[in-house]
Amino acid sequence: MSAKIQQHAWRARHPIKIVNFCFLVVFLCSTLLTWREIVVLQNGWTASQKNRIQSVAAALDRHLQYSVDKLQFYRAAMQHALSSPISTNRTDAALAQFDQQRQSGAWQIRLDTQRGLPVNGVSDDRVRQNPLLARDEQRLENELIAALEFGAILQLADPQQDRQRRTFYTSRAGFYLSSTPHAASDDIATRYHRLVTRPYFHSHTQRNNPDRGVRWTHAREANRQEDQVVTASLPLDYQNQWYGVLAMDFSLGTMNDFLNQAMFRRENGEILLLDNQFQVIASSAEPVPAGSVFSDSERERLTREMAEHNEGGALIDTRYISWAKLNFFDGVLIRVYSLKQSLSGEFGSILLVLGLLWALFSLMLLGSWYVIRRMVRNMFAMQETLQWRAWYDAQTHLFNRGTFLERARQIARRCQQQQMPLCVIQLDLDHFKRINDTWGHQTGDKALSHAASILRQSLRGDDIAGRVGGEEFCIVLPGTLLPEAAAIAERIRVRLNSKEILVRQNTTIRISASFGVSCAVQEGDYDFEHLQSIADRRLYEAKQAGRNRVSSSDG
Ligand SMILES: Nc1nc2c(ncn2[C@@H]2O[C@H](COP(=O)(O)OP(=O)(O)OP(=O)(O)O)[C@@H](O)[C@H]2O)c(=O)[nH]1
Repeated sequence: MSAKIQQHAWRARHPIKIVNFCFLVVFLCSTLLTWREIVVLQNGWTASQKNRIQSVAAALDRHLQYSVDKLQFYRAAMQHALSSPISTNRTDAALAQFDQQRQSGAWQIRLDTQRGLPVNGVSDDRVRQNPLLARDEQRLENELIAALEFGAILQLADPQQDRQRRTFYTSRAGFYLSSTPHAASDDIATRYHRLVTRPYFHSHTQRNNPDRGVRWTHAREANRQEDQVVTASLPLDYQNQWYGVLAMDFSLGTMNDFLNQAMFRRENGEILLLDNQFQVIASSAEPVPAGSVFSDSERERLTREMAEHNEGGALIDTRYISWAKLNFFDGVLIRVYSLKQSLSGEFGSILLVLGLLWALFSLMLLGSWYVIRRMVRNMFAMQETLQWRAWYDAQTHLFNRGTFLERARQIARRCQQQQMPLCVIQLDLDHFKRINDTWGHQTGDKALSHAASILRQSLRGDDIAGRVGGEEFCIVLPGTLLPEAAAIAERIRVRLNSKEILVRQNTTIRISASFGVSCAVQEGDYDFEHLQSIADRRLYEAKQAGRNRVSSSDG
């Protein structure tokens, strides 16, 4: 009996598991889908980051290339002037002027006050003090004339358009020429000293620049504001001799402006120009961050990544760094995007909407899962109740007549097949009508429930009992012989009769029943209906004999 109920309960639980499984699958699919969307979105975002930095790098490269081209043009002009020096009254006058002044601490000569820029120089002594400098008399005059000629060209340059702050030539022979001329009274010696001690100048020794190409330098430690520049420089060589350096200074302000203009309006993040030591040279942000914006470990990681790719991106802690190396600058352009910035931008808004949609969908899914689960559970509880009602008698909780007869027949068949004894006990409560009439139907019902509970307690594992009439019950006892069955019936009779039922306050009654017992072995027949009719006949005999007794034989 309990096995059946358990099996039924499992059937009831099984659909709940299916419901749980289905909802779990839907939840996982929606989560997976949202996650995929975020990944696609993120890929799109990182691609756009890389594209942005590449386009800025390309623009900066174009700009730098223009400056490099100009420097090369100036070098070609100087080399041409060195190869075929001109000699005019004015050049002769300028050289004579130089000869007069060369021993003085500082001097300035020019071809013409209207045309050409002045050449500024220091004394022979000063030149001798610096091992990088040399005033070779063989080359000196030609170089001075070439420099004066170059001054005429340089005067025509438009520094506004070129973005360079100034273009200049620093000679190893103790003089210089600049696109931003100054008066002769200014401190020429100090200026020249600064020019030849800056990193750009050193970078063009034979050892530092064996391929004699362009060098980009940044005077990071420069104390003076005007020395905070990025310098593009090119050595001037002629007939295997290093004459000096042609250079262009770009103020950091100009570089900052360039990067700032490269940013779209309302665009988050910042673009930084870093040197090869990862030190910030220029930035689109105000104020420009000083020094390095990366820790040592971050720098190491970026160096590793940049060694493999010229452009790319990497998520470093909470910052996304996209980079593009520059073709004409020994450094890298990077775009820094913090997590906060990315979340406050378009990407963050879409991400937020996606997250909210996922949360909303998950909540709705959870709600519908709860409702459907309850519905399924209720449905199965109802089905279980209906099933129970179809099998059992609601009042006594014993099998109802139909179920009992079906089960009893099955047991009888099984006993016959297995050659097992089988007994049937038929019992009927005595004078039940009187109980109803005297104490009312409720008391009658109570008496029925009481009798049924005693029956249930008296049964063994394989025995079954059912209510087969109003106050009539039947018990089937497989594997039981007649004397044993009669003893069981007697035990039930005694129990029934010995217990008092409370019908009113201070009033109890006792009930009794009459029993008829039949046995398949005695009758030589396993037909249940036949055995029941014999037990019924004996029950009638017990009633006739005075009730409250067991009859297990005829007559
Ligand atoms: N309270 C109650 N009474 C029932 C129920 N089913 C049948 N009865 C009553 O049981 C009584 C049976 O009466 P009888 O068949 O005359 O038998 P009896 O009064 O027990 O007399 P004997 O069987 O001869 O001892 C009837 O009055 C039925 O109405 C029930 O479910 N509840």
